[in-house]
Amino acid sequence: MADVHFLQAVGVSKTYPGPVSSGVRNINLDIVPGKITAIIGESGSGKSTLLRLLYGLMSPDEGQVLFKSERIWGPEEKLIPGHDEMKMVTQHTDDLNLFARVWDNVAAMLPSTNVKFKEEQTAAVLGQLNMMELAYKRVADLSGGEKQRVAIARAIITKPKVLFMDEPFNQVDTSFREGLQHDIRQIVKENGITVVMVSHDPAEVLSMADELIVIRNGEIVEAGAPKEMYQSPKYLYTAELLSNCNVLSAAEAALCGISTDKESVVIYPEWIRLDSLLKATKWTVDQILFKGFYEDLILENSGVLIRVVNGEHNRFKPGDQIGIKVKKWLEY
Ligand SMILES: Nc1ncnc2c1ncn2[C@@H]1O[C@H](COP(=O)(O)OP(=O)(O)OP(=O)(O)O)[C@@H](O)[C@H]1O
Repeated sequence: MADVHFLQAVGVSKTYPGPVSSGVRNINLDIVPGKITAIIGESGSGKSTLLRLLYGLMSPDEGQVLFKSERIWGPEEKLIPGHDEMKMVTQHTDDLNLFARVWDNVAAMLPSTNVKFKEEQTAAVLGQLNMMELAYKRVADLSGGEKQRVAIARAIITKPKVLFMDEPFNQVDTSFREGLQHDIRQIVKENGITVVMVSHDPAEVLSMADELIVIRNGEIVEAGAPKEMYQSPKYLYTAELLSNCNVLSAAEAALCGISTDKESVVIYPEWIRLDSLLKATKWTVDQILFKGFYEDLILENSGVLIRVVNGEHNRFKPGDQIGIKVKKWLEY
């Protein structure tokens, strides 16, 4: 929790009308200024609803959202919904001017009439996001991922106090994605922008976020630093959100040499050591999934399948018998 309240939700609930309980319930959180906070949760858990409540696009049924101790106004109280010191980028890019150039779309976000200042700022943001080669293209001619990058540049140039990002990179090529994530991290740190983001991509949240908030069925169940949460998630739900992990019953875990009285055992694929010489139980290589610089081996034993990361290509082939040693596991 932050010492000084910056952006805060106090007992916030929002229920949508309908037979099934949906929305968010009793949310209490303190967003740490200058940090990147990522909200993660399964589909329909309430991530976007929470972002919309924090930005003021929606009013809570109960509780309050406060920004620097002042209540955030809801859409019925403001002509233009959303807090003036905040910006939101979503996977939709509807507010771009399709027939104007990228440069003009970005520059238009600055209210200043000082032409030189506008030019300098626009060039700086497009440069920082490696987008100068797109500057003179019409937005209508851009790909979906390029449009998302323009939307991000438009938000960043205004230097908002808080930037909300709801799946902002989902159409951006993998090749650009990592660079873009790094650039955004750099820019927000340099400008002291606080980011609250929602993403389905574990690699993205783990590499970008300083803080993680886990939401399930509209409630916050866990919060903390990415590294610690990845290493020891409080819930199986969190482990499954953060890793493509092996989830085994106690009986299945016994095949890996693990004895437990708990219901489930979680083993991350990188926690399993492979050794053809090990005298441990033999597993059979069922499939080899090529992943580029590493491969995933799917191993089988008595009808149970587990996924293991292997960094040494061509070491094993389907049908090989190998021993495994589990270095670490989690019990739930
Ligand atoms: N306008 C609405 N009217 C009725 N129900 C809604 C509305 N918006 C969202 N919901 C419901 O509220 C729940 C939470 O939705 P929300 O979009 O916040 O989830 P999410 O975690 O962002 O999901 P996803 O990851 O799939 O985008 C879902 O069950 C959804 O169907």
